[in-house]
Amino acid sequence: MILLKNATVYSPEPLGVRDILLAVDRIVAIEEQLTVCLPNLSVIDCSGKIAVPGFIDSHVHILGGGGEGGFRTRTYELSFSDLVRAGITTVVGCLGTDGVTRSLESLYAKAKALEEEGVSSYIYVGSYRVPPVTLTGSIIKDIVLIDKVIGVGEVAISDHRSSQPTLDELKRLAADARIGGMLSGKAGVVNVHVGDGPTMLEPLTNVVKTSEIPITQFLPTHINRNSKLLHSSIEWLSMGGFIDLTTSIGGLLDEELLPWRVFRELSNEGFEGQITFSSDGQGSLPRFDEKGNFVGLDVGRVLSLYEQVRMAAEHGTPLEKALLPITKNVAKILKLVSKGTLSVGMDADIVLLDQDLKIDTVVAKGKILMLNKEQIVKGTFEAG
Ligand SMILES: CC(C)C[C@H](NC(=O)C[C@H](N)C(=O)O)C(=O)O
Ligand SMILES: [Zn+2]
Ligand SMILES: [Zn+2]
Repeated sequence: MILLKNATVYSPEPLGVRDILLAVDRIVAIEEQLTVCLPNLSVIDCSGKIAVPGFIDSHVHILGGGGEGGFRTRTYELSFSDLVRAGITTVVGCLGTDGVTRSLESLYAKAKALEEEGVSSYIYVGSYRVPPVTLTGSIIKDIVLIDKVIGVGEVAISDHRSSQPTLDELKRLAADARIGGMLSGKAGVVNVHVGDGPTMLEPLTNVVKTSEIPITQFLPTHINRNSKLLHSSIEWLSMGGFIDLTTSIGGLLDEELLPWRVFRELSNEGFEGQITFSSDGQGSLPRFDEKGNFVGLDVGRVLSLYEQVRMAAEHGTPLEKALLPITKNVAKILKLVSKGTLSVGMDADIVLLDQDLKIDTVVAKGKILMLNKEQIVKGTFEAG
């Protein structure tokens, strides 16, 4: 058991200074003062530190991605230590452009590996293309029968690299994901890659407008990739939809598209509950010229996820709001009911921040992975 003493808790709501008791992989108590006399209890003094929910990254190419520039541009897979350093205690893995040399079987195995190393992991079946690749031959069966599968993605629309999916194909895919989720008590969420193409979110709004499928079945991502798309997403938000902002493109963007800034603007319009961030970690960030020729690529970094939250807080967004896109909001849209907030009965996924809001300690499933900035649980092949 672990007793975190005197932590300043943001659940994300601010609770003040609290003691938090963890038993096995759950939070069992959060009180002003806890005295526990039990054998093998480890007590951590968290005075001056801020306890927040472990971070959830809803879109990571855990197996690697890329390939848009040929074989040598296939990116590397994710290392467990990168997740620990990023404070990410829950990760959702996906395939992207390349659904040929990357398989769902390997994606599943990598998710299992990350779970064994110490974090919670899930996957989407599918890749950019429609009809999506699956494990069992059926989206519904994949979601119902395979615990780690929480939905389908990243399904590409409005992109020269997409399969140019029709309205009916998108409807059927979303309907299958929805039913699979319903039958298994999971989200059945469709994580949609929105490209730079002129149709933007229209393919999705058309599905919502011409079917009974609720708008919250979808989590469209990369919405901050260009300002036209960002501005068009106001309609989607006004319809009650969620949008996901990619944090890895921080370096490639002009200021107004940085997730921390977009979140602040949209919060001022009352949408702070409908915004999530994801890193696109280990995904390729390819660049094409106006004729669609590949001209180079960068690789996404999971470290960028919390960086954008910290920037939001540094620029005046209250911490209890700045945390929403990588905790409570993303747990809500992904229906990860035991994650995203610090309260009794929830999973023991906790990050401690120091006074500069830097990541100091990481606890995942009740196990300390990093303590006082020292990683104590290493990845399988990392120096002991
Ligand atoms: C948001 C932009 C900058 C990056 C974005 N990345 C992916 O979609 C993942 C990538 N294609 C892969 O399969 O690894 C993109 O390519 O448009
Ligand atoms: Zn994408
Ligand atoms: Zn991606």
